[in-house]
Amino acid sequence: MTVTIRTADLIDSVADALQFISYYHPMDYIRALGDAYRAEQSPAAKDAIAQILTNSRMCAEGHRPICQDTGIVNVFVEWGMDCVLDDTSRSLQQVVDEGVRRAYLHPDNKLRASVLADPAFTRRNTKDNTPSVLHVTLVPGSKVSVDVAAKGGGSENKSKFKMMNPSDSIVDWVLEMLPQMGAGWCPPGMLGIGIGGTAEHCVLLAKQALMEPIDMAQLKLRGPQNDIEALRIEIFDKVNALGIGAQGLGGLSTILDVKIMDAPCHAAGKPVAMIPNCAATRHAHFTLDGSGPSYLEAPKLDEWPDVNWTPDTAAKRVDLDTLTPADVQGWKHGDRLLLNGKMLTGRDAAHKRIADMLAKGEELPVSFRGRVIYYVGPVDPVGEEVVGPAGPTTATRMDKFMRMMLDQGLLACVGKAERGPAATEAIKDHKSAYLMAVGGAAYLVARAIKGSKVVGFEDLGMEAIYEFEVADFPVTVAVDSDGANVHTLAPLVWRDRIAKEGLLQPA
Ligand SMILES: O=C(O)C[C@H](O)C(=O)O
Repeated sequence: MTVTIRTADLIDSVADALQFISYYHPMDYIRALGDAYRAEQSPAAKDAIAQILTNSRMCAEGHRPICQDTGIVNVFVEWGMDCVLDDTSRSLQQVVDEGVRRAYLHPDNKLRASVLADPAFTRRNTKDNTPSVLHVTLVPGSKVSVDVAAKGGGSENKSKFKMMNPSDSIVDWVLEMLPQMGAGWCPPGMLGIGIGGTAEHCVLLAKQALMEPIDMAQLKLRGPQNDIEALRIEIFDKVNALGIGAQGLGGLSTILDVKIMDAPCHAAGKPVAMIPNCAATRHAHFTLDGSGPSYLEAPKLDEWPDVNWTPDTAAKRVDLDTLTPADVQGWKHGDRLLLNGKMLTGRDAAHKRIADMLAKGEELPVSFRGRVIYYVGPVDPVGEEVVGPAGPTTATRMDKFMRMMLDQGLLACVGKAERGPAATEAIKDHKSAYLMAVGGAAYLVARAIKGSKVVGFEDLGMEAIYEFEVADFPVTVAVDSDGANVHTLAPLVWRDRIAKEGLLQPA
């Protein structure tokens, strides 16, 4: 019997799911992160997890995005072959994208448009976050089953793929990749691993694996029942033993689960792909059977762990409006600071344009002399907000511009994740500093932003240069003026402690 699926129902369901996942973490993630918080012994990592948990609850209450990066939409559809759409004038891609458009332009909870067309050249923002990345499989049956995810750019950037030789070790490869992935993927999160198939199939399996719920604690409790489950546990324990920790600050929880999907492959090889999912884990599942749209049920707020992060009262207050090079040189790696006053913003597109303008001898729209820059692309404000969620973006991508910006007189910068050797060297040479805010705590962090105006490159949208006025904006000194780098030092300390003291996340 043919089942008619109304196009309007599919659009409504996609839009509802995307709004839902923008502010509700999946409860399996919150439970696992709560366990990780209780087990964590590294103070810096515990503080980062506390910020992520507090932020998550605030977003659930306020219906605002858990991260300023509201992702690129991935949709997996299993279309039952008894089903037909009532309106055949649009492709399924167009119908799904209409749901994406409605979700991202929702006036009460506007999400960030992060998708750029013409990626190799003009990189034009499509302004409504379309198109989505759609995968469709035809299956027997009379239902349409949909997985919707909004995947953050920082974690997607750390995806890895290798055509292995049949005898190569998957565990060795994962352990080689993890330290190279740094903290830009905002751990603690999940690893999705695809094994087998062909090159493109393997990567798809890794992404699909991330749609599964976190159940490592249950798996460990009952014990593995097949080789894949044993491999998941082995990778989970060995990755966490690396000591990378939340936000790369050193600690016990780097990953909360490992999900593996496999498919038969050619005798000549063993394709392997790995895609991490960040702290802003966002995915939901719904089915349509012709009876109407599917709306997801809100979780109960009392299911969040009772963690209420507040700024560290022992942290040093910094006045950005009177900041001097001597002040910056007084900061030591690991110091907690609360920033007050005005700072500029800028991320990938602004840095590229600054470099192009300087090369042509053109005057910049704003002077960076004596200023601090925050690497961020905020969500637009709604209602009374000054700015929407505005957590840090990955500073590592700005490494290639670090010396150029310091030559402009920049005093310090704020972002997330590690800095590479060249940027660390430039920071040391200029007696500057790199400060780290927590990725995945964007709504919480935005509470510290009291004023916001665009001061340059307005056409770049969220990538424009803003001037933020902040009050007690929480950061940690991640690279100090001597070049001491927290992201290099701390994981080594925790790897050692885990090995010597047998510490491990208890999942
Ligand atoms: O785009 C952003 O705001 C952040 C990005 O997801 C990142 O993690 O670097």
